[in-house]
Amino acid sequence: MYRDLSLEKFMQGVIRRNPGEPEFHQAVHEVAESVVPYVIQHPAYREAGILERMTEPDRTIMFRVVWEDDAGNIRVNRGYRVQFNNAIGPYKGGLRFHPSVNLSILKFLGFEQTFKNSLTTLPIGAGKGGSDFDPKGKSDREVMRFCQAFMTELVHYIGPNIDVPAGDIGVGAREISFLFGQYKRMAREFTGVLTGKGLEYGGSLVRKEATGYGAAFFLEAMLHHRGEQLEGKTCVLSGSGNVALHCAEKLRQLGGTVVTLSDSAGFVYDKDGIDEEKLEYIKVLKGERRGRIADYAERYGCEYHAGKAPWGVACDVAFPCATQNELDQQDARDLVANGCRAVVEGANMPTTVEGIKVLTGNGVLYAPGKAANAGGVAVSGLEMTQNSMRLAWSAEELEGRLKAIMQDIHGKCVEYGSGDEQVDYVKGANVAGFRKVADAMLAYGAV
Ligand SMILES: NC(=O)C1=CN([C@@H]2O[C@H](COP(=O)(O)OP(=O)(O)OC[C@H]3O[C@@H](n4cnc5c(N)ncnc54)[C@H](OP(=O)(O)O)[C@@H]3O)[C@@H](O)[C@H]2O)C=CC1
Ligand SMILES: O=C(O)CCC(=O)C(=O)O
Repeated sequence: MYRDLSLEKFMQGVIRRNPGEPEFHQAVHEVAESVVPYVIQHPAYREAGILERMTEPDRTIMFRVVWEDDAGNIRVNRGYRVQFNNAIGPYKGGLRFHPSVNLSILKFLGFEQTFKNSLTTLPIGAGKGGSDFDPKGKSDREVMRFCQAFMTELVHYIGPNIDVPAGDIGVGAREISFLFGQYKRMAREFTGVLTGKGLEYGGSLVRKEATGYGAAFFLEAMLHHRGEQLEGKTCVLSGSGNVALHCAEKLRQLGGTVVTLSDSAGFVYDKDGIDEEKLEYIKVLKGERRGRIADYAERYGCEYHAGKAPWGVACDVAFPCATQNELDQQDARDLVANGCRAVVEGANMPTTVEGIKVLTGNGVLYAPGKAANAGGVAVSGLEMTQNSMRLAWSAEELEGRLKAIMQDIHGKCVEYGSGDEQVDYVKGANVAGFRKVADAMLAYGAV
């Protein structure tokens, strides 16, 4: 049946079965470009239709979320959980609360998560979920009521050995606390059903830092592989959320200079570098006061560019850490023209297909999100381990494990992505991530 597998035919099938889902098509195409040739060389995968099975979620759950706002109005949102693949462990992946959330976006994220979680070496499957609810501009009590209503339905589908959600865009410590509280109430058990929990109730040290720190460690590994150092490098970052701020923090600790951060309204350019004190200011500004990055420019007297992304700023390394498709072909050309030598994705699929071609075609080192931002879910996996053992590791232990996992992922990218010239990190991450899941699925037989 699958003997005549080709990239073109495979993608035609994916597009036919998933109409109107451009982000999902994009994510699958990026993987299929490197994995289809590998599958063709390995008939066991081809004959068992493994790639076709991996592009179909195990199940997709959609539900109504009804909650009451502070003015007493009844509000209705849509909730989702895409349980993508549990071949190597319980479904695992974040929840995103953002008005743009739809099935295409959650399926692309769940699909990416399959490969990412496999790369971590931990026993975690893949899922993603969320809602088109927008926490921006809502009071804490409104967010609480929404989270409780959301969990009232989700509770039926998750569990510590079934599906373990976590945060993503719009879901941070506040939301995870409300969600966990409601799960505990409804399930009548205290169990590690979410990760990114508060330290007082089963959370792990280093989880909140892990995605950003991990991306910085990944850059360090890429540079070391080429005999270069991170010290002295100028770094341009987008975003000012969980990933961007902790990535900036670790880059600074490793000797880099971070000169930009952004939000959906614009970016700040601080030529002097964003130091520790300034980072603390932004953590409070964004995480507690829920303010805008423009306030930073006012406070520190630096440039603010409304409505723009930071990719025109000269740098050695760029870290897109905000959202999907935020770095396009022209942005990639600007980065190349200004001397950028590496792009490391803190966000999921932030670079467009055309953007990636410009970067790799010009010899820029390009680390895809499924490898570079895997540190977050890796420490989530370690949070699950600690919950199961009912103990808590130290920050040193966890940061050491995180660094080792990122170095291991880098090693796998080199192993599977080495070509004639520089390492093809896309191919390396895709093929290495595919193999483990595919072998588990083969072992289970055709079900
Ligand atoms: N949290 C985690 O552990 C992990 C996250 N990721 C990925 O990293 C990225 C960022 O997530 P995270 O930091 O957790 O999310 P946060 O909600 O903490 O921060 C998101 C940041 O991105 C900005 N942003 C969101 N949407 C847009 C947009 N459409 N255009 C421009 N800027 C935008 C936000 O600005 P504003 O405040 O204006 O909305 C904010 O600064 C996402 O792609 C996520 O999937 C990947 C691995 C793990
Ligand atoms: O920690 C997790 O489970 C989720 C992390 C996540 O959503 C991601 O890696 O994109």
